[in-house]
Parts: sequence; C-alpha cells; structure tokens
Amino acid sequence: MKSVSLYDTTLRDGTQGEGFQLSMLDKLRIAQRLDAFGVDYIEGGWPGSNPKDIEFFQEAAKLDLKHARLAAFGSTRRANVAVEDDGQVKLLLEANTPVVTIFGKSWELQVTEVLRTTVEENQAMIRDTCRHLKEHGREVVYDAEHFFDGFKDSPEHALATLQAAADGGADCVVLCDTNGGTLPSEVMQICMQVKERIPDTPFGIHTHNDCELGVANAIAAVKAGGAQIQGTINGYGERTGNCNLTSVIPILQLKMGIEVVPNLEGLQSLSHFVDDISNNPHFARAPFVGRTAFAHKGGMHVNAVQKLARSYEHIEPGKVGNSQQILVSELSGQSNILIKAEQLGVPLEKGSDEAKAILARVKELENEGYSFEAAGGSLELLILRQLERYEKPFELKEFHTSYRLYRDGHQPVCEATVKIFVGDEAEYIVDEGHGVVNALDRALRKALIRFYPEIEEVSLLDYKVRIVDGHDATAAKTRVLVVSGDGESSWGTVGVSENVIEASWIAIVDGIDLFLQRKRRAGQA
Ligand SMILES: CC(=O)SCCNC(=O)CCNC(=O)[C@H](O)C(C)(C)COP(=O)(O)OP(=O)(O)OC[C@H]1O[C@@H](n2cnc3c(N)ncnc32)[C@H](O)[C@@H]1OP(=O)(O)O
Ligand SMILES: CC(=O)C(=O)O
Repeated sequence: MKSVSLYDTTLRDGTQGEGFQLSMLDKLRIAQRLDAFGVDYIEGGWPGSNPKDIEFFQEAAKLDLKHARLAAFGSTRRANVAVEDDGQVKLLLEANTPVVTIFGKSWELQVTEVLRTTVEENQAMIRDTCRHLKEHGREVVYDAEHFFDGFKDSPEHALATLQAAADGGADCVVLCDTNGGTLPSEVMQICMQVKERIPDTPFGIHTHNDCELGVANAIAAVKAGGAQIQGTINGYGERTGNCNLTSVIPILQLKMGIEVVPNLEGLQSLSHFVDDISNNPHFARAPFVGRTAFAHKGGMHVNAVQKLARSYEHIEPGKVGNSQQILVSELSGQSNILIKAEQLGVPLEKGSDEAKAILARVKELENEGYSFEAAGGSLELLILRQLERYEKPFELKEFHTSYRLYRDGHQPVCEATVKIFVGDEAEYIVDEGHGVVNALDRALRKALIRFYPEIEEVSLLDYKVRIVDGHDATAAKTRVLVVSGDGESSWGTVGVSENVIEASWIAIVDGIDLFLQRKRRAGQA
C-alpha cells in the first residue's frame, strides 16, 4: 500500500477555474488517462450541481477503470434538514461511486456568517452525513473547508469539526487551505497537531495556489505525516488554481522516494493531454513538464551540460518524459553552435573559424532584432550558408504588393506580384490573397511551382508579428515569425525589417528555402 495516495480533482475543482471547461466526453477521456497513469482517486464532479455531472457518473460506471476509485463530490446535508431528506446527499448516493467526498465548515466564521447556523448543528451536519454515507457502504473522504484559517481562529473549534467527521466514520479527513493564504511552516505545525489530536483517522491535504505555495504546502503536509494529496493536473482550479499534481508527483517520487505512480515518464504527455483537451495553451515554464523546463540558453550553462548534464539539471528530463533543449541566441557561446551543427550533420570544431563566424553572425543578427530561439529553420540556413553548404534556389528580382479598398461596398482586393529568376529563367506572377502577406505567399509559390513542384507539400502554419523596439511608433522594427510545415515536421523562420511586408517576405522565403535545402541534402545523402 502506498504511504501517500493521489487524489485528482481536475474534473471538479479544476473546472472551477476560469477558462477550464470540459464536456462530459472530455471528462471521461481525462478519467481514463488519469487511471492509466496510476492516480488513486478521481473526483469526477458534483452530481448535485448540474446534469452533466450526473451523466458523467452514469457513463463513468462503464469505464472499467483498472486502478483509480471514482469519487462523487458534494456538501454535508443542509442545516436543519434530516440527512435522509437532503436532495443533494441523495444525488451523491445515486452517483453510485465507491467513494464520496463531502466538504464541511471548519471555520466558526463560516458557520455563523455563511451557513447561518450554530456550531453544534454544523458538527451534526458533518457527523450525520459521514455516518449516512458509511451506512451506504461508501469510502468517505471529508474535506475540511477553510481548515487552516479555522484552526488559526480557534483550534478547538476546527479540531471538533474533524472529530465530528471521524466520529461519523470518515476514512480520511482532508485539511483544506481553501483561500490559499497559509504558509508551509504553518501547514506543517498545524498538521502535526491534527495527527496528535485525531490519531486514528488518516489526514490528507487540499491546497490552493493563491500565494504560489500550493505545492510547497502539500509537501509540508506529507512531511508532517499526510496520507493523501488532492490536486489537479497543471494546477487548474478556482482563482489561481490548485496544488499542481504535475509538480507534486515528481517531487514525491524523485526527491522524497515516495512511489506514487508506476510510469512517471508519462507525466509530460498527460500534462499536454489535459491542456489540449481543455483547449488551453501549454505553460512553457511549468516545472518538470514545461517546454523550457530543461532548456539551456546561456553559453556557460550549455558548455557545462554538455560535459555533465546534472551540472545545470536537477533531474534527468527523461524521467518525467521531457527532454533537454539547447537554445541559440546572443547569449550563446560556441558550445551552443557546435551542438546545433552536430544535429544538422555538419560537425564543427571548437575554436574553428566557421564556429566563430556563425556565432558572430548570430550575435550581429540578434542585435538587429532577430531571435533564433523559435526560429530553428533560420538558424539552420544561417549555418548552411556560412559553411557554404547552401545553394540558392532562386533569385528575387522584385516584388510589389497593393491593397485596394472600394467605397462602394466591393470586397477589398489584396494583390502581389513577384518576379524571380531560377538560373537564367524568369517567372513573373501576380496573385490575390486575404491580406497582402497571404497574396505575397501565394504569388511566390505560384512562381516557384514550375521549378520546384515539391513545394506543394509546404504550408504556412503560423504567422506572428512583434514590434522589436517600440519607440519609433509605426516606423519601428518588426520581427515576423513564420512556422511552415510539410505534414511530417514543422520549422520556424524569422524576418526583421522596419517594413512588416519585407520582414514577412524574409521569413516566408526562408521557410520555403529551408524546405528545398533539406530536400536537396536528403537527395545527396
Ligand atoms: C471550496 C469549494 O470548492 S466547495 C465547492 C464549490 N463548488 C461549487 O459551488 C460549484 C457547484 N455549485 C453549484 O452548482 C451550486 O452552488 C449548488 C447547486 C451546489 C447550490 O446552488 P443553490 O442551492 O442555488 O445555492 P447557492 O449556490 O446560491 O448557495 C450555496 C448554499 O449552500 C450552503 N452551503 C455552503 N456550504 C455548505 C456546506 N458545507 N454544507 C451545507 N450547505 C452548505 C450555503 O449556506 C448556501 O445556502 P443558503 O443560501 O441557504 O445559506
Ligand atoms: C473543498 C475544496 O475544494 C476547498 O476547500 O478548497
């Protein structure tokens, strides 16, 4: 048996966070992934809240979960209502889950001001509801809402509410830092007192991230003997979110030697899955699972990690399914360039003229406003050009763009003409587009297709414009970042100019040029 169980509330408390909505089918898919990953409890929702959650539990019963136990969430019975007659408690039982989690009030202020009842009735509500659910054969988790605030206000009152849950037969009492304002030292101290005063019922922890201490507080509780951690994948949840399980899990497993999941390597992919399914962007700087969690940019760091990865990495990235990234920028040393060149199959010597020239060119261009971090394609071209492993596929003679807006209600027209040379042959093409950049992209492709039919495979996936230096207002330098793809891979290219059309042109041309260079080099290999 595990010494600490993982209780996931992504499907309940996670959905209380702004911008995190899940359909019933999304919830089912996430539940399956959580089960496969080895989470012990999955809180699916609150049946007393909405029809979607009622339906979820009906469908989830058919899931054939291999490991996790499903929990339905709700509150204690209402004040002055018999527990058998409480509609919300009935729905909790009708959800037919092996586990039911109920929350109740620990803070006297909440009892008198929010519930507007007496301390005695509140304790009866907790005790009766736990007992009733136990009598119906459920494993009962009792979430002590506002426990730490309640304890700081009156330890005796807060402990008496826990005792009421224990008397009602709760299997675990979970201390909640509902407002997220408690410090790890306080959590530790209070948890130790709970352990001493209620020794026969295991305690767990449920924290919120309002002081960015959700994870630290959960770890402090485990240090004090906590047996369950409640949290969400990627920390989604009410306000600033809940304790982030994608951080807690590797901390427990890799730093504290507490085995909680069988395949930690699946962590990053689980994190991306939940982002994707909820249509949220991935948080690049997320510890352990973020894209940049093991990305090295400073030249000195890159030099060191090449010699010894753990010189700047606190764990092996592969242990959580992540990988080391090396970035090239104005902060690079030759080591960054050497690694990139090696990856391109053109190894370079440290101290060689080529390595020095490439590094100098990167620094010069970054000073002009280029950024190679997200433009690996442009960096690849820069290296090939410097090493004379590059054949120019075409020469631009001229391009022209126009945008015509009619006052009589006609659709505006965006037009581009492009004149290029491939060897001695000229091609002069005009095309229209949704905007001038689109027209330019279309005209260029049309002009090239006769010479390079393979460019049919390339499409433009993303286009971003950023002002490099804002002080020149509309004459400021712009950086355009383009992502192109061929269905198998994608690559970023960058262009910089005071003119956004020219910056776009540079980035688009590099995107197509790189594709042609790669094809040519693959053909030679
Ligand atoms: C800390 C947490 O995250 S707890 C979970 C919070 N999550 C949610 O609220 C999401 C789901 N909630 C809902 O769908 C709705 O709020 C419902 C269906 C549960 C309740 O809706 P309504 O009956 O319209 O009540 P409303 O939301 O306005 O007010 C909550 C009521 O619950 C009572 N209540 C609050 N906590 C408890 C408790 N632990 N035990 C019993 N009653 C409680 C409040 O006193 C209030 O009743 P009152 O107005 O008679 O005093
Ligand atoms: C129960 C719960 O979600 C909280 O107290 O934060």
